[in-house]
Amino acid sequence: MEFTKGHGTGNDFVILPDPDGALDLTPDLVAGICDRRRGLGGDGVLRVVRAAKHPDGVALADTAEWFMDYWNADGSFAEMCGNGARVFVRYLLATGLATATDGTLPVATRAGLVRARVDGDTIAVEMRRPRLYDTSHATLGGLTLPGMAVDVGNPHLVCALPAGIDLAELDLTRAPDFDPRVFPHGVNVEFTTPGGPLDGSDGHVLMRVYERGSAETLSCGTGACAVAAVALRDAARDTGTITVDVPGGRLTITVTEDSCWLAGPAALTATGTLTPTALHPR
Ligand SMILES: N[C@@H](CCC[C@H](N)C(=O)O)C(=O)O
Repeated sequence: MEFTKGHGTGNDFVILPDPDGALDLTPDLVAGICDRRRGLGGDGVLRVVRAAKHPDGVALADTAEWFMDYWNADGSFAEMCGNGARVFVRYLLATGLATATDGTLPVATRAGLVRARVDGDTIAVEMRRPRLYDTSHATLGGLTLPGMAVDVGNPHLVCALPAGIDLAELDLTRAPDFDPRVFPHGVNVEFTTPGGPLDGSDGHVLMRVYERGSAETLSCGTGACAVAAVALRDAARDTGTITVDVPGGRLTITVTEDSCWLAGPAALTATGTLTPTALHPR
């Protein structure tokens, strides 16, 4: 099985080319591949399959040639992965599987069509405008934090830390508890604290994330979009550009009237051959 490894601000993925959808990808196989000691290691898997050849992509096959079949590290599916989409596009361009027409490239995902724009090291993807839909809370250790539920195609809970709690000190080795009535399919939880003023940005936020299906990651693109939407709501603005710093780097989010652009670096780091039968069984 041929693979490529890549990351966007430290959110890392194993990319599996499977143009005709012939690969028998199972939750156990994905979990084995993403195992950081006994597999390749990754926050998730991006299977590269023609939209026409995947049941979840076929409806978009007229608009996008490629479908991003995203899986979390534990073998579960997610509707959307913002950093994954950026790395997916880097892969399509680097391998010549696609070219950007007028600098843009459409990609089919479970959350619908995303449009990518390429500018050197930076890849930006246009996704749906985040929708703030409920208040809820997360509990971490003994700490219960109020938060805002945000739909970015996948579910998020954005929790601002109160003064006196240091973002860097949070223990994210264990999953935060959340209300399953608000998030019946699980949730990605973002913890935030304000960043200092930045020129050319309407806001600056520092974020850490505990991802559904992948535990703490160094970055989450859809999570950063959720955080940006909450920051704009707090500033009584409808649109604007928010800089979100994550442990793996910097993301720039531009929320418009009807969409959301997520921009940042995306890199490919290795290629090789994987021996599925040698992976540790889950
Ligand atoms: N890291 C991703 C989000 C991946 C999916 C998430 N874990 C979920 O289950 O919804 C991103 O960059 O958006």
